[in-house]
Amino acid sequence: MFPVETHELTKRYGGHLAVDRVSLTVKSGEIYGFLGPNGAGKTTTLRMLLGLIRPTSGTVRMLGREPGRLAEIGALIEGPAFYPYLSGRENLRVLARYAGVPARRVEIVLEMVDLAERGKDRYGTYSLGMKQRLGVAAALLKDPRLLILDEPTNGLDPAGMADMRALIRRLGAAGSTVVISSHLLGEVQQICDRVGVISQGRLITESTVADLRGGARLRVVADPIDAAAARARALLGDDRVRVDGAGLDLDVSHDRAAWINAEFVGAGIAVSELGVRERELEDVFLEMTHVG
Ligand SMILES: Nc1ncnc2c1ncn2[C@@H]1O[C@H](COP(=O)(O)OP(=O)(O)OP(=O)(O)O)[C@@H](O)[C@H]1O
Repeated sequence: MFPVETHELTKRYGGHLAVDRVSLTVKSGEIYGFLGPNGAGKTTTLRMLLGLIRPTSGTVRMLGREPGRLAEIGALIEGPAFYPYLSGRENLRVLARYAGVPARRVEIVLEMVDLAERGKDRYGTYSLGMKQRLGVAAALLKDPRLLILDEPTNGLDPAGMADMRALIRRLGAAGSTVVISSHLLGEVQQICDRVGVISQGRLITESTVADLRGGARLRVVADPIDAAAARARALLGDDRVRVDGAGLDLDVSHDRAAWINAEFVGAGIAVSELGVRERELEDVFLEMTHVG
């Protein structure tokens, strides 16, 4: 059983298809990034996962069950409503009481989100990053196995983002399954095990960050470049060699670098640079979500 499983999940608003036959799977214990540009359908999908809106068609299984108000699932979606004149701690206590959670759990979650020191301060005085972390604390009150966070870093400054990233990593390390949505690739690249990429309502791909990048490639700067390209094509095949300026991009594992070097030198080609070149997720993402 997977913590999250959807099959052909679809949501239509009038004539507009906001989510189009999305089938995704989140595995136990992973941090899953749900990635896509604004308006791609992330929030709509997450709302269906949580049972906040009904799918037009398709199915959702959350921890093996129908979506709904499950105690094992914590969520931060569209900013929680806190009272500005109450402290962070008092706000959590109100929520804890409603949820039937003992007050001592409030102290634990404040600690988890690094707000224990500021728990006595009014919510209204919190920075956006602190507000978001308090939102995560609220989602953690029931000690959920699965946490769903909609754009948890949205609007945060770099320090606030780093704090949120650290928090999500800690949650992942503690064994929680976490789904975060984001339109920021850098964020997802740094903390997620796997990603699902959504564009215009459709899930374009689902894979590990490493696979999405297509693995590392070798970058070789050699002279003469034409001879180097010909040699590389003979060794690797045409489709694994690309000439880029004074260098070659070779679609070959980096542990073959010494072999390539020896082959080039043997053929009288001077190699002045040999290194690993990683494709940035950003490039991959732009390629995939490019509309045209
Ligand atoms: N209640 C609604 N009624 C009509 N259209 C809606 C409704 N909610 C969302 N949409 C539309 O569905 C599409 C997907 O919206 P959604 O909010 O899920 O995207 P998103 O990926 O979460 O983007 P963002 O990051 O901007 O929130 C958008 O075109 C949006 O305008």
